[in-house]
Amino acid sequence: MPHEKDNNYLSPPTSPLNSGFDTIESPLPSPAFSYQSGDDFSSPYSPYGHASQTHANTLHQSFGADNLTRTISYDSPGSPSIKRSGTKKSAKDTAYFKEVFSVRDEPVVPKTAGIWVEFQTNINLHNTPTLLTSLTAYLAHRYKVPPLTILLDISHSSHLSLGGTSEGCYTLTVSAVHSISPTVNKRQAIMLQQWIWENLGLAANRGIIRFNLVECANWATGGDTVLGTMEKEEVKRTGTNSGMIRGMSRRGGSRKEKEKKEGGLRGFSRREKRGERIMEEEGMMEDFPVKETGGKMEQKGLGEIEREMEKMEVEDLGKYSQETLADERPKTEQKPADKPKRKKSVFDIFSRGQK
Ligand SMILES: O=C(O)c1cc2cc(O)c(O)cc2[nH]1
Repeated sequence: MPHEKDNNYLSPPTSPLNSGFDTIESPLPSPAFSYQSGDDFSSPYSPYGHASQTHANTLHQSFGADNLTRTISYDSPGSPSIKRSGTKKSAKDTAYFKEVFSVRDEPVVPKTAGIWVEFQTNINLHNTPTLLTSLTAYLAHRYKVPPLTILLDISHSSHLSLGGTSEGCYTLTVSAVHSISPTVNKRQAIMLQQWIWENLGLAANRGIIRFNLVECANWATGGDTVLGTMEKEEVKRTGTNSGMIRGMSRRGGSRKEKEKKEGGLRGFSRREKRGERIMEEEGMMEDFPVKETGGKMEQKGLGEIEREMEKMEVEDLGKYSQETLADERPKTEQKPADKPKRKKSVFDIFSRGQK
C-alpha cells in the first residue's frame, strides 16, 4: 500500500499481523517481579548457625573406643571414591551461599513496568482509535508483553519533515526499562517498519525509530519508580536491601566504564545484554513471516536488511560492526558487488612481508 499524501484508507487492515487483540496471544500479566530460577534465598538459619550446621554435616565422624582415633567416613577432598553421606547440598544451601557470596542471578527488571511508544507522523490519519488498538496489539505481540502495559501515543498531521520534503514520514520512539538491546532492536526495527509500511503506507526509509533503554530509577508507575518497587520486593523477599538492585541500575562514571569493559562486546552494558538474553529465552527473537510481504519491502530497500537479518544468528552479537551497519543501508546506497572486507588476523599481520 503506497503512501498517499492524504491518507484515506479506512478499509479494515489486511495484514495478518493486524487483526486486533483476539488473535494476539495475550499472556496473563506476569507477577510484578520475576526472579530467575533457583533464587530462593531465604535461609531458616542465621548466617553463622547455618554455616556451622553445614560444617558439622561435612565433618561427620565417629570416635573409636580409645576416644583418640576416629573412623573417617569421607575421602580426601575431591575424591569420588567414597560416596559421602549426608553432605548433599540442598537447594536452600546453594541459594544461601549464592546470597552470601553475591553470585546469585541478577534480578530481572519486571516487564510489567510497561513500554512507552510514541508514533508521530505528518500524514493525516482518519481512524486513530482503531490504529491505537491495532498497533498496541502488534507491539504487545512483538515485545511479548500484555497490551495493558503498553502506552501508545499517536500524533498525526504533525509538522514533520524528513529530507526537507513534506512527503509522508514518521518517528517512532520505543522506551522501556527492558527488552531494548542491540540485537533485539535490529529485529524490532525491521518488523515495526514493515508493519507501518503495510498498515499506513509509510516506507521504512521515511521513518526513524529511536529505542530508549531507560534506567529503572527514571521510570515510574503505580506511584513508585521501578527501582523503588524492586528494592521493596527485595526487602520483602530477603529481609534486607543488599544494594545490589540499586547497583545494577546505577550508570555513569566509573561503573559505567567498568560495565562496558566487563560487557565486552562492542561496549554494551551487561544490562543491555541481559535484556537480550531474556528476550531470547522468551522467544522474542522469533521472526514473523516476513517473506509474505517481502516484495513490497524489497522496493523500499528493506529486502536486503531482511536477508541480512535472516542470516544473523542471535549469538552473532560479536560480529556486529560498522561493516554490518553499512550493509544495512538501503540498496541504492550500496556498491553492487561489495564484498565485506575480511578483518586482518594476527596471522595476516605477521605474514604481510611474505606475500
Ligand atoms: O488513517 C487512519 O486513521 C488509520 C489507518 C489505519 C490502519 C490500520 O491498520 C489500523 O488498524 C487503523 C488505522 N487507522
